[in-house]
Amino acid sequence: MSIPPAASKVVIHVAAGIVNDTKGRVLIAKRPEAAHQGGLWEFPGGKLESGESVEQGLRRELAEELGIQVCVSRPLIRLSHDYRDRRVLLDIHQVLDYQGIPQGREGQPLEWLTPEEMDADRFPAADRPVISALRLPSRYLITGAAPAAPDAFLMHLEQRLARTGVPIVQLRAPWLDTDRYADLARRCAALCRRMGALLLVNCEVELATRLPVDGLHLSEQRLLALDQRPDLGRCLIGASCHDADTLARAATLGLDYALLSPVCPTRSHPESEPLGWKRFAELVDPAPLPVYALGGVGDPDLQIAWRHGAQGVAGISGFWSRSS
Ligand SMILES: Nc1nc2c([nH]c(=O)n2[C@@H]2O[C@H](COP(=O)(O)OP(=O)(O)OP(=O)(O)O)[C@@H](O)[C@H]2O)c(=O)[nH]1
Repeated sequence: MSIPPAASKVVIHVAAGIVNDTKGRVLIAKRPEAAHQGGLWEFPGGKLESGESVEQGLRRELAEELGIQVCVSRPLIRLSHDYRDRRVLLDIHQVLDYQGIPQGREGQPLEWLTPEEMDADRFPAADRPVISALRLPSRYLITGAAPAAPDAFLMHLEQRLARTGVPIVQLRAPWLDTDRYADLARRCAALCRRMGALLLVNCEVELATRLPVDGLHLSEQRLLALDQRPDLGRCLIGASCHDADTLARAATLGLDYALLSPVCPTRSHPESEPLGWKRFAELVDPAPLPVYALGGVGDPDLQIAWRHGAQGVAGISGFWSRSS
């Protein structure tokens, strides 16, 4: 039987929910062997019925499958995936409040796992970016201009982490030469570990392999120079993107996230034309990876960012300056 080309396939619109327990673990369910992607584990949910909104479908599916009542949810990530035999559009929502105790009401086995425990090979292929989204926080700090002396820089970083509680930091210091950057990165890594935050470096891939850090952030230029995902073990890898082509490139390389900028006018890049939220959403919608909004945004923009498909907000001015 020949497989129809993707464009002619019906798109199956699915709502699925991220349900947490009090320890922050996520509920997953095993798909029946005979179903599409049978035997794999999924985030509970199912196909929308005609005329249903995503929220309505999510409430109905989680009541039917788990016996819980969803009270509050928010969008986490939206993905389109082509399985050759069908195309699915997954609207994954984070359930923020629910009533009841989840049970496998259709006889499906359930498990609670932390995002770090999830093995992407046990889930349908479309779910890979969902697992990345679960491992990443909503707020992302980028270091900015700071006192030149490393001690003062570290003290500032410690204060910002304590004040904002942001759990992920990108060390951006393009004005430092390689040796100075490497020294600072080692000291920042120790500080971040002590403060319970992840440290990503923004440097050449080769240098990142020699540093004790949690991930690598690629500039757009470094992203475009790569033809495959750098081999950095379990490290997170993300990239700066400014348009649809670079977002597609980041997704093709299997990166864990992208930063898309500038969304709003920003003091750090006054020459750049802002995208605005409408264009941001248009660019994020087809991108199959978590995308942070960057540029003139901070904590107060989190809700609007989620409504426009973002993983969350990233910023220099929003989190690094003393006023934030
Ligand atoms: N619920 C859910 N479906 C997923 C996930 N990932 C993924 O690719 N899918 C796909 O989305 C589609 C969901 O359809 P479904 O068969 O579960 O829908 P349903 O609960 O309404 O079932 P039904 O058709 O038996 O009534 C399937 O093609 C499934 O493979 C996921 O994490 N959760």
